[in-house]
Amino acid sequence: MAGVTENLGVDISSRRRCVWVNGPIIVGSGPSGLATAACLKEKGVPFVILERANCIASLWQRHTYDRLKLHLPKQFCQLPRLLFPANYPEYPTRKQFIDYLESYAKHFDISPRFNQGVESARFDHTCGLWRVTAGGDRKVEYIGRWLVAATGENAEKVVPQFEGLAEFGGSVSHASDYKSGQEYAGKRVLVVGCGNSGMEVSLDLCHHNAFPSMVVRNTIHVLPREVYGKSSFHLAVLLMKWLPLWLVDKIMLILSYLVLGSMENYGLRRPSVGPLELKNTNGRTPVLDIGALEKIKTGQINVVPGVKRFFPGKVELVDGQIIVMDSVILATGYRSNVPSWLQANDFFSKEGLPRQPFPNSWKGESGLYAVGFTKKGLSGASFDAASIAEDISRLWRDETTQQKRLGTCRGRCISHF
Ligand SMILES: Cc1cc2nc3c(=O)[nH]c(=O)nc-3n(C[C@H](O)[C@H](O)[C@H](O)COP(=O)(O)OP(=O)(O)OC[C@H]3O[C@@H](n4cnc5c(N)ncnc54)[C@H](O)[C@@H]3O)c2cc1C
Ligand SMILES: NC(=O)C1=CN([C@@H]2O[C@H](COP(=O)(O)OP(=O)(O)OC[C@H]3O[C@@H](n4cnc5c(N)ncnc54)[C@H](OP(=O)(O)O)[C@@H]3O)[C@@H](O)[C@H]2O)C=CC1
Ligand SMILES: O=C(O)C(=O)Cc1c[nH]c2ccccc12
Repeated sequence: MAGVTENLGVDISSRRRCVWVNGPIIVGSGPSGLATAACLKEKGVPFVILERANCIASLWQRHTYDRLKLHLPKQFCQLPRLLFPANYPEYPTRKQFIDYLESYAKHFDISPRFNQGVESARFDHTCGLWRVTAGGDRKVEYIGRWLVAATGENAEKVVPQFEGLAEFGGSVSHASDYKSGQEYAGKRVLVVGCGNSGMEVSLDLCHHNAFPSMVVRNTIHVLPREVYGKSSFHLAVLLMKWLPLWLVDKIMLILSYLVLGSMENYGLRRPSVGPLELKNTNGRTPVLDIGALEKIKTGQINVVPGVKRFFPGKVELVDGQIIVMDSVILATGYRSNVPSWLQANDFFSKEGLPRQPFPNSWKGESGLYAVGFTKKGLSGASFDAASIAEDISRLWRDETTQQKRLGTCRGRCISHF
């Protein structure tokens, strides 16, 4: 079930190789692409996965730090059709999650094409096919009936521009390149951003005897990862079966107060909208605290307001304070890169997320699909993957039956290009 026919055509103008794909072209081999591929495999549908990196799950393998653990319990993070090994802890480590993904790919015999960064994908209305250009110096054009965007909500780092940062002089990096606090021992580090990355990087810096100051410019929800030994995420999921969202939010906030105490005294103000409602409407993930709040309370993490500008070796904050710093870590988040490669398409917004919210965000027009853009983490990706495979397998079977009946193969048409 190779699913591809190589060299069927060569585009004379650019001399790029054309590859016919008898099934969907999946862009990205993170958890979303792998989950979709596994569901398709199970249904006997061939596919090709194009991956820009030289490994699967590059976000997890290359851009996460050593001490990272999943922050949702394992049952919310496993992919369809293959459970985590039974001996995995409640919150698997980064290494365990990567091992699981590697064995997942092996189990379903999924072999992505590596170093195939997709630069452009467009629907050719003349022949009703997707034309996807990928690769580095030697471009390849993949042509097929269906396109699955699986490049993720975290495809590119967000790097805000700050006045004077170029003259700062100390090390400046993004949280996606942070591995451990070891190299920061004894250093004053400005961590810009207080999402889960900013909080966990600041905590890790404390563990390595660095002195983090964390920039909090806005309101923020912090929930304990666990309430009296039970995952607060799991608790919220259970409560949502019976209670309206606003009431679940109220309960979560009361429980947070009981477990964490008031945050206001430490420079952390809560938004007026509840944590789950904010996640649903705006995609902002609440911080699931694994110890940073305690370090904030003891002053080991110094909470500071927004950044005004940088000077050599210093930062000026919006309240006028100027503080000396050795290093800056930008924990300023990520964005989708779909708008940079998907041509002329209004299924995705200019931010690169489907305009339709969950659960209707997985299917577009003309054979376009999106997996893992639900703002619902890995469980959202698993949902999309199953829906997409179901839909494509039905269409693929119809098309294959029709081709057999007519004795034609759509792939042949590309030799005319
Ligand atoms: C630090 C961190 C921790 C997280 N922890 C959790 C958690 O505990 N639980 C949870 O549910 N979610 C978590 N998330 C959310 C996260 O989005 C998912 O875990 C998951 O990685 C999403 O999978 P994905 O395949 O959609 O995207 P990704 O994992 O980002 O994979 C996308 C793949 O597409 C490739 N790609 C991108 N652009 C192109 C292109 N143009 N051409 C070809 N390939 C391309 C990338 O190289 C990458 O391999 C976390 C996110 C981060 C950043
Ligand atoms: N253990 C785990 O499982 C972990 C999971 N994650 C997940 O990874 C994803 C990404 O998280 P994260 O990397 O934290 O990104 P987020 O987008 O969640 O957070 C970005 C942070 O940067 C701040 N920020 C952005 N620009 C500026 C600026 N110019 N000045 C000051 N602050 C700024 C934002 O503030 P503002 O709100 O004001 O815009 C926000 O606090 C999330 O889904 C998260 O849950 C991350 C780490 C660990
Ligand atoms: O870790 C993430 O970013 C996730 O998106 C996982 C997630 C999905 N729904 C949530 C609600 C509260 C906290 C995390 C998540």
